[in-house]
Amino acid sequence: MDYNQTESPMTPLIETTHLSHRFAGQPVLQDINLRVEPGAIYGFLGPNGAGKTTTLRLLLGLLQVQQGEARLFGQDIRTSRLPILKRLGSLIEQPSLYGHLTARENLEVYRRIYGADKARIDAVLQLVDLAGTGKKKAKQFSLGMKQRLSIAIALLHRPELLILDEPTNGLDPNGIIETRELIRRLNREEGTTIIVSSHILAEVEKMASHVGIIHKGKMLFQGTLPELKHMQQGKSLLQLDTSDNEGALRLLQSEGAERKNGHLVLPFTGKDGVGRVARVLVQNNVDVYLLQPQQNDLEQLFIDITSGN
Ligand SMILES: Nc1ncnc2c1ncn2[C@@H]1O[C@H](COP(=O)(O)OP(=O)(O)OP(=O)(O)O)[C@@H](O)[C@H]1O
Repeated sequence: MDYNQTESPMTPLIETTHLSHRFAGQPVLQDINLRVEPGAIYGFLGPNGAGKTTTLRLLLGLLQVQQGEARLFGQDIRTSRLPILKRLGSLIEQPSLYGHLTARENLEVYRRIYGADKARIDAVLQLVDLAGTGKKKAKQFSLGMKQRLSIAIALLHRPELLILDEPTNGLDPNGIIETRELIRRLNREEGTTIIVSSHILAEVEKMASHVGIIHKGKMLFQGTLPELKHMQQGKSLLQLDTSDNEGALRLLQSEGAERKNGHLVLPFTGKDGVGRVARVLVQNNVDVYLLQPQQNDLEQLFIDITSGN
């Protein structure tokens, strides 16, 4: 009996516990507890240098785990690297594409290495929307097409889990949309669980079911996208401009008014709160020029979460 084999339908496909990592003594990951459930599109979000690539490299066994644990499919990457790798596909460093070969020929090369069946080539070409590229050589492909061909290669052996490191980096807006659509399609149609890193929240927001936010090697948030949005709602602000902002600040102190980025703001508590604020100001002869909920989008929340840490 292999006690390393602890998979059940509830087992997360990825689970790290207290994963930490140092480069030359410098901590770059601290106590990362990442959890990716089957069926998820997990957006692994963080500014440049946050530690995303390092985490993904540890998951793939490309870096040796120094501290903590990384389990995929319930198995420890240190002791079960090969069986784990057989079940996942990844795009972390660009695979070598053969520029003088077509998409199909490139796939044929890798199909032989992976031992996948021939019919799979047509299936992945369809999946990544490169079936119509015919005799066109890979070197003539746009960056987005090359990226999709790389993903097609990662899909040849029908992985249950796909690990993508910043797959839209360097792509033009069209390429970004195509890659995003592909990720969603794979998840929907093939049931592939996907972890995709990015430093752009707006992008993650458009495709992820779950989000992990990492900053300076620490996980600052992990949860579903609705949970993240809920957090953002709690942080909504009401922006205010009046004929006497100093006076308004004094009058609304009990409402939590403050100056933020040059604006007068206070916590947005709904319609009743707006009415109350307007009444207080007007009753004290302060003219109201502007009273509006700030478009405090997720991007702002991301900045809030990752600032001051
Ligand atoms: N091989 C290495 N040797 C030393 N330091 C490294 C090495 N690889 C990464 N680092 C450092 O570790 C930190 C995390 O880097 P990492 O590449 O994991 O971040 P990231 O979130 O993927 O950012 P990016 O999007 O810029 O790649 C950075 O400070 C980086 O300089």
